[in-house]
Amino acid sequence: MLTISVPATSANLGPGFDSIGIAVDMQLTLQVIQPSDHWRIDHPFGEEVPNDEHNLIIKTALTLEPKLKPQHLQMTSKIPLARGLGSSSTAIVAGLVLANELSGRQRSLDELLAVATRLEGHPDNVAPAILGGLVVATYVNEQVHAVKLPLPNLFASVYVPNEELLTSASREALPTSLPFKQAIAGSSVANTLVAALATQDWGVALPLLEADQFHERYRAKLVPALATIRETAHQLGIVGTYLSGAGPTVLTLGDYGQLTELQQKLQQNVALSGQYYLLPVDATGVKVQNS
Ligand SMILES: Nc1ncnc2c1ncn2[C@@H]1O[C@H](COP(=O)(O)OP(=O)(O)O)[C@@H](O)[C@H]1O
Ligand SMILES: N[C@@H](CCOP(=O)(O)O)C(=O)O
Repeated sequence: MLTISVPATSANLGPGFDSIGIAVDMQLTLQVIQPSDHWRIDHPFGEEVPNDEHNLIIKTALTLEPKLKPQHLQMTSKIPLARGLGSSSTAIVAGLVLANELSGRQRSLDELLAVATRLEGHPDNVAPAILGGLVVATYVNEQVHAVKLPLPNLFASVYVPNEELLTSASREALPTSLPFKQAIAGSSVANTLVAALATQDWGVALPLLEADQFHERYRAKLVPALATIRETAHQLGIVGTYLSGAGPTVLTLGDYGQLTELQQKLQQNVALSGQYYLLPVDATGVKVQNS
């Protein structure tokens, strides 16, 4: 049986808007049960997500390989939809890898990354979903360049609010242009963050996760939990909190013990009644198993 698993991803890491992302150990798993006379996918998401060829996984597979024979598929996933943990990217990556495997074509991960980025529009979720770990990537003039940085020995405290926020809706809150001075400041923060992540200089990197100039200030009104969690973390001496992807999930990177303490404190706040996860980084990215 063919089994494909794809990790959730947290994009942006503050200043790395549309270009930095990290894979975390929360998986979508797709299994091919058997050939069928029509496409069908069983999944836990109810009516919100189609279970025929309109499903994003199947649609993506057919975009890559239009002549694929229909299959009965089963998907399990702990990754919440429209919460800023890259669920749409995991579906796109799962669909591309499914098409690659079923067709017997041997496309490289780089080729799949190029298609996935074109479909998603930005590489910051699909690149770590495919490659694992911490990835910096750019998509300009339809060219993707992705660099995997050394694996951070950090954990992620993940707060997932109960309400969905579609990435498209959260992008509507963004301005159409930035003042030159603000763009230069944003770029200098992002550049220095990348240097600090590459050299694992956490004393520099963790505060810079909180110094974004590109998107968080415009989205903050949609996600009041961001300011609350950042403030609570600061009271405990913890820095490294940012809006995960387009939100509404709020993520803090850091040491396991400190993050445990943070979550205990956050759980006392009735305004923060969503789900909590304390996750390691996923080092591997998409995995394929044939058994
Ligand atoms: N596993 C999945 N199977 C099918 N469709 C999915 C899956 N995961 C996400 N989607 C689609 O992607 C949408 C969420 O995408 P998006 O707004 O980009 O949020 P996210 O931050 O979770 O990526 C869902 O509402 C659903 O339509
Ligand atoms: N850079 C994008 C990332 C969207 O990630 P998602 O997990 O919310 O889909 C953005 O910030 O819009």
